[in-house]
Amino acid sequence: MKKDAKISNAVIKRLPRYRRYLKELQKKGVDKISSNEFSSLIGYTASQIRQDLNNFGGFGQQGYGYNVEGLYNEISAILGLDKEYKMVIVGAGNLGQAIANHTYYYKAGFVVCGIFDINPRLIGLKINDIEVMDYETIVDYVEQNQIDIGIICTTKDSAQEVADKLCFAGVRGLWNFAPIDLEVPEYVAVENVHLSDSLHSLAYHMNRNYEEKEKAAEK
Ligand SMILES: NC(=O)c1ccc[n+]([C@@H]2O[C@H](COP(=O)([O-])OP(=O)(O)OC[C@H]3O[C@@H](n4cnc5c(N)ncnc54)[C@H](O)[C@@H]3O)[C@@H](O)[C@H]2O)c1
Repeated sequence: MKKDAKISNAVIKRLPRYRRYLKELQKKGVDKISSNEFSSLIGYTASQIRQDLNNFGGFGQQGYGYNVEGLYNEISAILGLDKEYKMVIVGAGNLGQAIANHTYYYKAGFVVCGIFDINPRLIGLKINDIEVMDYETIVDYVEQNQIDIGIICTTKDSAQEVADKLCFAGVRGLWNFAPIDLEVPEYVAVENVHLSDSLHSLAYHMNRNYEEKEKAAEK
């Protein structure tokens, strides 16, 4: 990777998709792929692919293309997916429980170590074999277990206070599902996941497609 290079968020957002397709190619036993072939598969232009990967030093060879396994490993390393991350879930309601039960993350190196809630009726319950602990104890737990990521699944009103506590206790990343923009120290990364935003852009694209179809029919 080029040293000190500031990579745009748009490029970073495309990397997991590259990685996913490379994994599929590996499963099919494909060793190498040209940027043109990769382009028709993934739907980005070949020049976009070259530009994106050049941010990290290229990895392609003129006349050969990309080594599928090599590129997969490089992208995994760039994304930091060659390590394991310890996570806690805060809020053991509908969403917190769904995330705790979704074991795909575990296989990918993201391990849920603890779940916390303030509701006495939930404390002590086991979700996917992980006991729900009292939120009062979260700072000690995060410090002692060197937790990397906090997953915020509480109500909107509690989310900032939960984020403050998690940052104080030493997490380096927050995966935030509450519909609020969090204020955090500069060294803490936040990824907001808002399913409704995604649904709203779906509505926009559906309506735009429909309008275009209507206009084409009028011609
Ligand atoms: N991002 C998305 O796409 C998406 C989708 C669904 C829900 N949500 C949001 O996720 C959050 C959780 O939704 P849900 O349906 O699971 O709600 P829920 O009411 O079922 O669960 C929230 C849980 O948080 C706990 N809680 C509240 N304050 C807390 C605190 N300070 N510390 C620890 N636990 C605390 C509650 O006791 C409750 O168990 C909400 O903010 C909701 O708006 C986001």
